[in-house]
Amino acid sequence: MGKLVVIEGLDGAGKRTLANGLIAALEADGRTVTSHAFPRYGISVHADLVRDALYGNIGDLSDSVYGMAVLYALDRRGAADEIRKDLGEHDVVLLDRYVASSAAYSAARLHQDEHGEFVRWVRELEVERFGLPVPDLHLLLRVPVEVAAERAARRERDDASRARDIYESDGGLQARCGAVYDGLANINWLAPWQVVDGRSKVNFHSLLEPLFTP
Ligand SMILES: Nc1ncnc2c1ncn2[C@@H]1O[C@H](COP(=O)(O)OP(=O)(O)OP(=O)(O)O)[C@@H](O)[C@H]1O
Ligand SMILES: Cc1cn([C@H]2C[C@H](O)[C@@H](COP(=O)(O)O)O2)c(=O)[nH]c1=O
Repeated sequence: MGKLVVIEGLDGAGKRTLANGLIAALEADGRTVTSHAFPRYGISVHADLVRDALYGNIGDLSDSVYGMAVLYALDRRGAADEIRKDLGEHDVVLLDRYVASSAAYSAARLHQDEHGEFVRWVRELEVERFGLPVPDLHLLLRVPVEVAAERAARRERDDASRARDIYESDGGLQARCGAVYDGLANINWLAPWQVVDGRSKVNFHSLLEPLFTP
């Protein structure tokens, strides 16, 4: 059975870059790996509705924290069978964002913390009710909010199709979200968390080795 590894962090933290580095290192070490990024834009109708809402194209939908969280959750529910199949066929299934993204962003939007009502609710919905696979490890790619914002802005300049959405444009939300992520990591919410300093050089080869050491 493969290991389910989730990368979490703020918008622009460098999650996709970390995922690419980890995939290359795992493959160089002879391990098989497959990956998914949530929301699954272009694959899931729920993810595409999320994107429309994040750019203000579905009226007041984005105002509803729970409404948005249900869309993110339905996207993941639609991927659950594929993730289970992938875990049977690969050493590592790497996810760029998962249930903890909903926990962190939605709790931050509601000015709650890792012990709040929303974090309890999203676990009940996605893990207990929908039966989503539980991660073996979360990697929290931690960077200061200003660094994440600068990277997101640079990416927006480099790629016109990556204009910042309403969450990415809200500095207060990103700051609160970073605090909720720290809290989730502190209590090892749902599964173990490992914090990765996104400003330092990452040793991709050693990061996941503990998962394979008996
Ligand atoms: N360690 C790093 N040092 C400097 N720049 C970086 C680093 N990691 C990523 N970047 C740059 O920051 C920008 C954002 O990176 P990336 O797309 O990997 O972030 P992300 O966390 O996946 O973003 P999002 O969640 O918003 O999609 C890119 O321009 C990328 O090249
Ligand atoms: C999966 C997921 C994401 N979010 C938030 C995080 C981002 O601000 C946006 C879009 O994600 P992307 O990585 O920038 O494409 O949505 C969330 O609140 N809940 C989730 O489950």
